[in-house]
Amino acid sequence: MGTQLGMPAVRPSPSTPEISPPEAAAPGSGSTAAVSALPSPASALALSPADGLLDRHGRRATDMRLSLTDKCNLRCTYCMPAEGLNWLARDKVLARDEIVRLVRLGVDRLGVRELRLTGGEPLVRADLVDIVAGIRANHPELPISLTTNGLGLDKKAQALKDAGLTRINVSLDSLHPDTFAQLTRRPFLDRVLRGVEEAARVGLGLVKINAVLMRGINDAEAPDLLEWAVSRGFELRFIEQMPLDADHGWTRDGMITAAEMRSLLERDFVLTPDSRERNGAPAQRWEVRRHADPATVVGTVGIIASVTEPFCAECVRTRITAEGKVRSCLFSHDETDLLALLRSGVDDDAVVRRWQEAMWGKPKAHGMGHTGLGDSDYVQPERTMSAIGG
Ligand SMILES: Nc1nc2c(ncn2[C@@H]2O[C@H](COP(=O)(O)OP(=O)(O)OP(=O)(O)O)[C@@H](O)[C@H]2O)c(=O)[nH]1
Ligand SMILES: C[S@@+](CC[C@H](N)C(=O)[O-])C[C@H]1O[C@@H](n2cnc3c(N)ncnc32)[C@H](O)[C@@H]1O
Ligand code: SF4
Ligand code: SF4
Repeated sequence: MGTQLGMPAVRPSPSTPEISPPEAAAPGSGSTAAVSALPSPASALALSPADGLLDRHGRRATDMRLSLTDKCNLRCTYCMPAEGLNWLARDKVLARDEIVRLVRLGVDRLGVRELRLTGGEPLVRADLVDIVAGIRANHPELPISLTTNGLGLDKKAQALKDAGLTRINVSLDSLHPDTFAQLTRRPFLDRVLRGVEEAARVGLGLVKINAVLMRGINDAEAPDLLEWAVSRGFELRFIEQMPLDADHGWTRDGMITAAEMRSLLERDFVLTPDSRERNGAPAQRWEVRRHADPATVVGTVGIIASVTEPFCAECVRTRITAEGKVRSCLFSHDETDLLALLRSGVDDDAVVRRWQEAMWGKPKAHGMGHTGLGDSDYVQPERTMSAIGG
């Protein structure tokens, strides 16, 4: 990875003697010692503009994940309650121009190098194409990707491509209509498949497919999903279920682990580690070969093992919710309101400063001082995945 804005490579912390050196957990290392004392406000004040979105553990966020809405037209069991949530009023959600400004500050002032638009379901926003076009006008080279459930994508894919969207990830947990409906509580499999095909046709590729594997529901389908994806040139990623559901139904023993995923896939395929740099990405990639033809790589599969093989030590993400709040970690319990600041009429410097301070306080891992989703001291955030922005 190169650097931007003349920033130095990641260094431990701003030069404040009271700050301890970086101590992020090694990936897959399980629990680690608790974080030492939180920095005083004076420590965060030592940040300079060139520090970008540096945190007190020595990581610098360059990957901005922006939620466009909390609304969704599916009700995936691992994400939303059946009855939906109390949707935010329109004036509580970032408007197009506010989004464009935040991205501009992230990219031009804070070293953001890639942008993901997510939700809720971003395609339910009527001004989505206009948002993408507004961002693209300021940043001709920025990779802009979208994570979506694919509903309505068949009608919007071309316009999104024309507006400057780079790539798309579509969530699809099953190719069986009944299983799809059981997981999403909606009978819309055909519509999602139409969306995926259209995204590929218009060139919103490499299309990636996200599948959360749920025990006894779609886990046995894993090899068939992979066969479907590789035969179409899509990159499938299997995701470990995380404790972010509204129903608090997650259990450590109930989830399908990355190790189980690999052994499920070995029924039909040989997996070997992909040698490409991971660069802080959640997915660990594997090359895929069929048993029948072990000499030929037919595609790549990703495994996103947030629970059993966490990657927090390499985390490069900063999140903004649909209400314009910074969440330094997916599992944070703190949020920093940038929208109120934007609407109070402050200048760019003040917004940049607040964003930096929010990221400086990023927890070490999983919203706390060590990795361990589901550990006795893990506290599930109040927001569900859809309301955070997955
Ligand atoms: N623990 C953890 N999991 C994450 C984080 N970001 C994404 N994920 C998981 O990764 C899944 C896929 O996220 P995507 O929105 O497709 O993004 P991505 O994998 O970063 O995307 P690409 O850059 O296209 O590979 C999400 O559903 C989450 O389960 C994160 O910051 N922390
Ligand atoms: C919250 S959704 C938002 C974007 C869009 N609605 C979609 O489904 O792609 C983003 C991703 O989060 C994943 N996700 C939701 N809840 C999850 C959970 N509890 N554990 C792991 N991944 C989850 C979904 O599978 C999806 O790939
Ligand atoms: S995972 Fe995406 S599509 Fe499913 S309920 Fe959550 S926000 Fe909606
Ligand atoms: S759980 Fe938090 S620290 Fe870990 S990878 Fe996700 S956002 Fe980063």
